[in-house]
Amino acid sequence: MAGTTQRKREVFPSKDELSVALAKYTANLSAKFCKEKGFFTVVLSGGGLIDWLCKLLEPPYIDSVEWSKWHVFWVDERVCSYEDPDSNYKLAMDGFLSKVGIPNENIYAIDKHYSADGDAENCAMLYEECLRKLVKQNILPLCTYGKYQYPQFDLQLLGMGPDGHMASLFPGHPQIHVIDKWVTYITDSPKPPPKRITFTLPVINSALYNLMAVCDDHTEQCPRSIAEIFKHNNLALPAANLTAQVEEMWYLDQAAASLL
Ligand SMILES: O=C1O[C@H](COP(=O)(O)O)[C@@H](O)[C@H](O)[C@H]1O
Repeated sequence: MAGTTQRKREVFPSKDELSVALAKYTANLSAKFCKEKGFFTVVLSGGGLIDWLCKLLEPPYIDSVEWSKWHVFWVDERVCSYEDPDSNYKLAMDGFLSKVGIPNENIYAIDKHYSADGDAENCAMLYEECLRKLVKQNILPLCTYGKYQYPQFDLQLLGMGPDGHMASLFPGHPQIHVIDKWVTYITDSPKPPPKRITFTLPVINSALYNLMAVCDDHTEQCPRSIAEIFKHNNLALPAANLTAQVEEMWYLDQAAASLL
């Protein structure tokens, strides 16, 4: 997969300092893209990330960010109802999106009915269709890789699981190799719940800016995965395959970076 950027990283003494930097990075890019083209396309993940975005809900950002110009997507989603505590949509709505003024029509969630029915294949198909419509409406430009074209987002805010997974691309599972689709699905995820949809790797890597935030909660595996990625570029870990079109930035807390 073509990569155009150098992997960059910053290590923060604590989650709190990482959150401050994450808010600043996101707000700066929001201001840049809103000024340049009138809107900002942002992709969220689930997990700890939503919690770490909390500083955006405080001054100065809560008042200065042009929330009405945001378009929000998910890099992966669990195939379950919107009310299920496993839902990445619910996590982001409850912890972040319901507290800022993003128009409902700019929040692009997984299909409500197929997800409640547990139909991962149709959820993936419909999410890809949604992205294709936004390409036609000039909200998402296309990025060409080899013989395929992929939608291009301004910023993706990503997280990594201790096993090195990103989005719902898991080590040893075939979804990481899918290049002829924008959104694919998994029905046997090693991390519950088993049914999920996920952007494919080339879509993830087509983004202009990719920020990967990793904080470790005293797992032994997370710092080992970070060391595998930064010291050995071990591509068996899906997160090691991350790149971006303008900037690939990793924000690590001290615990996650402890083996570097
Ligand atoms: O299952 C998922 O895991 C990853 C990492 O989450 P974390 O809890 O280790 O922070 C997350 O980025 C992804 O969106 C989510 O579906």
